[in-house]
Amino acid sequence: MFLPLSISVSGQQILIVGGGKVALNKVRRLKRFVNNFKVIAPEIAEELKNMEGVVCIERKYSHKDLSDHLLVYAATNNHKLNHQIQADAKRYRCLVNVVDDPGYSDFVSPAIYQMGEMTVAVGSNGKNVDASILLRDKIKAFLQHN
Ligand SMILES: C[C@@]1(CC(=O)O)C2=NC(=C\c3[nH]c(c(CCC(=O)O)c3CC(=O)O)Cc3[nH]c(c(CC(=O)O)c3CCC(=O)O)/C=C3\N/C(=C\2)[C@@H](CCC(=O)O)[C@]3(C)CC(=O)O)/[C@H]1CCC(=O)O
Ligand SMILES: NC(=O)c1ccc[n+]([C@@H]2O[C@H](COP(=O)([O-])OP(=O)(O)OC[C@H]3O[C@@H](n4cnc5c(N)ncnc54)[C@H](O)[C@@H]3O)[C@@H](O)[C@H]2O)c1
Repeated sequence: MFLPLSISVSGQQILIVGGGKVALNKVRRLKRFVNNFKVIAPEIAEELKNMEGVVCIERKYSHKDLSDHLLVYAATNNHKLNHQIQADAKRYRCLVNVVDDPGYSDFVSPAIYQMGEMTVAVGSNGKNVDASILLRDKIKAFLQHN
């Protein structure tokens, strides 16, 4: 089970291991709330390299990269490595989202609609992201027309 929480990210740097399509999409959405990221991967998407607030390091992951990060996204295309990152994170007291294995994640992200200080966040306990997006879009349309 996942507990819906709102976590303070003031002064935090978010670590993303992997710099491909999924990493880029995660950073784009997270940018609504945070503007301090470190991306580590041998190959990093050009768009990520050009983003303000994103420090890019072009090399393979090492467990030491986890140091001083509360939130980590294991977003490589290597399933085994993504699991290893989650296991390493126990020692460093980080929370990890494993992008290809919700059941192995410490946290998952809801589908969000923001209106100023108000946030609508829809989740499916990590089970059905399409249903979360659909319900978020319905709520958004309702709120925009009422
Ligand atoms: C809501 C949102 C928030 C966010 O990510 O910030 C989010 N996914 C978004 C987008 C998105 N997700 C996917 C595509 C590609 C679609 C395609 O290609 O067709 C896109 C589109 C895109 O990226 O643009 C596919 C996908 N997603 C997951 C898997 C793995 C799996 O289910 O096993 C696969 C299949 C991989 C595969 O099979 O290859 C897993 C997760 N995705 C979740 C959240 C968590 C569940 C939340 C819940 O409880 O419902 C969870 C469990 C973990 C997590 O990632 O936190 C964001 C909404 C954007 C918006 O706001 O509109
Ligand atoms: N959670 C989600 O929303 C979601 C959505 C779609 C796909 N996925 C899953 O996400 C995974 C990644 O997909 P993608 O499209 O971003 O892949 P991609 O091929 O575009 O990118 C993979 C990245 O992993 C990096 N990488 C590989 N080995 C590494 C290492 N040792 N250390 C650090 N980085 C390393 C590569 O350099 C590259 O930057 C896939 O397994 C896919 O199934 C998740």
